[in-house]
Amino acid sequence: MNVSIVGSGYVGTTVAACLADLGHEVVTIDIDEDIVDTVNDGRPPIHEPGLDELVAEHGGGRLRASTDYDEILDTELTMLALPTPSNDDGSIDLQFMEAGAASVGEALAGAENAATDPHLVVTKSTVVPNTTEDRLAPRIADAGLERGTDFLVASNPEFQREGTAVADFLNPDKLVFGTDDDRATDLLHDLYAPLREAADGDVPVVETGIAEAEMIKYANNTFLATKVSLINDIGNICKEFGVDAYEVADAIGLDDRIGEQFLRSGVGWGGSCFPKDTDAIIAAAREQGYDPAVLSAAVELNDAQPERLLSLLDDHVDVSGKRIAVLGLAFKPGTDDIRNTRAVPVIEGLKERGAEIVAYDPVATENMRERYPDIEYADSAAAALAGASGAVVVTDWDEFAALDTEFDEMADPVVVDGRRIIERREGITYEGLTW
Ligand SMILES: NC(=O)C1=CN([C@@H]2O[C@H](COP(=O)(O)OP(=O)(O)OC[C@H]3O[C@@H](n4cnc5c(N)ncnc54)[C@H](O)[C@@H]3O)[C@@H](O)[C@H]2O)C=CC1
Ligand SMILES: O=C(O)[C@H]1O[C@H](OP(=O)(O)OP(=O)(O)OC[C@H]2O[C@@H](n3ccc(=O)[nH]c3=O)[C@H](O)[C@@H]2O)[C@H](O)[C@@H](O)[C@@H]1O
Repeated sequence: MNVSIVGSGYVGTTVAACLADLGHEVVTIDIDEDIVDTVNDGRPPIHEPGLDELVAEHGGGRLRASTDYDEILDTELTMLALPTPSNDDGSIDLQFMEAGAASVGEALAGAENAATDPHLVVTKSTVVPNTTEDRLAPRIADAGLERGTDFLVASNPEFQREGTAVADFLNPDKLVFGTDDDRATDLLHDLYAPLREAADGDVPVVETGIAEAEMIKYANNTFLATKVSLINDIGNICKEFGVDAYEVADAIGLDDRIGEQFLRSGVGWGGSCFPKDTDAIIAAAREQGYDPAVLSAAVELNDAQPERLLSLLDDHVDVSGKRIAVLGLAFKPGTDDIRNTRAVPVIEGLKERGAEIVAYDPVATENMRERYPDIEYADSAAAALAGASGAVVVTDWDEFAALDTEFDEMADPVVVDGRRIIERREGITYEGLTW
């Protein structure tokens, strides 16, 4: 199939490269010329394991990039993989989606065969229920197009994670096709047929309505975020009783109804999606007159975990004027992404306390340096620990598990672990956040 994807960021580029690898002809459309040049040169615009190889193999060939929306005219369907950030009040900001939908409509309106060949426009981005219906389809139609004749719309949310995006896309737990027209459903089946054939096991397809598909994405993300907040709540209780929350989590995870994943308690969830998506669906629900109590509590608990980490440090060290090491800056291991990382509230809390911060991360240092140019950055965990009067662990990078004699170089070996990655050992004062 010939496919176009508007937005060549984390999702757009990963999906495009994987679809090209599965045999489709794919073009991404982005307003950023540097991104377009990078993809055409065979390099990915983002850091994601496995993506380099795919873009190197297909970039400039079955995978092309362009700034020209007219490229969609040679394709059967267009996915919108544009940003859906938050407004100041947490509600979803749809300006990029509406601009992209309008540009797609204008391009289609210029096509000679537009009236005879309905073009499918698929919402890939995460948007609150009814966005495709109420906000995007009308923008496409604004160009003088008729829905059903000139274009169709659908929702096909994406569940990939950063750090494992390629593997997640190629072997998804499910595909969700939200449509209101059999022609749209058929096109989505054609698009994913090679993926389902190549996948390791059966990939279930959920055929549903457009708004249901949009809501499934929020239910998925907020359920997982709330699961982590719940295990953090349970973990905080465990800590009060001197009980090991990880032993408790391992045991309850054996119950199939609970499941073993997303039970790692600690300093909380961050990233580009859990925080913004939770805020967006809470805001959207409130606009409808419903206040989601559990989701609000999940956010509140998540916001409080970094301060709990710091108060454990306070129990052992008066950090004012002291050198304190922050180990890990990325929102999770395997990425240089610092969007909504828990490291930010931790750094803020240390600054408020007057600590001298020395931070270390294997890949996210440069991103954090842009945000906090005034703190010290070490080249290794060992260098960060040397002379420090305390250390906090924010990201569970594997290399932190191997730290050992490096702690002997600390001025005062107090370690507060927000991710259970450091082994308790002789010679250090160790506090786990929930164990
Ligand atoms: N990052 C992730 O792992 C996941 C993200 N999502 C959702 O996917 C959507 C996209 O997220 P990301 O890929 O992370 O965003 P991103 O910010 O990495 O990429 C968006 C791209 O769109 C481009 N763009 C902006 N306006 C444009 C326009 N009018 N026309 C053409 N291009 C334009 C930007 O230059 C950028 O390259 C969001 O709704 C997000 O919630 C869903 C699943 C996973
Ligand atoms: O919509 C999205 O963008 C994506 O959001 C998450 O993916 P991602 O944010 O990349 O990373 P996760 O692995 O889900 O981790 C999110 C946060 O939760 C934290 N977490 C996760 C699991 C856990 O047990 N404990 C825990 O604290 C991580 O440290 C991280 O800060 C979802 O897992 C994806 O399915 C979804 O597509």
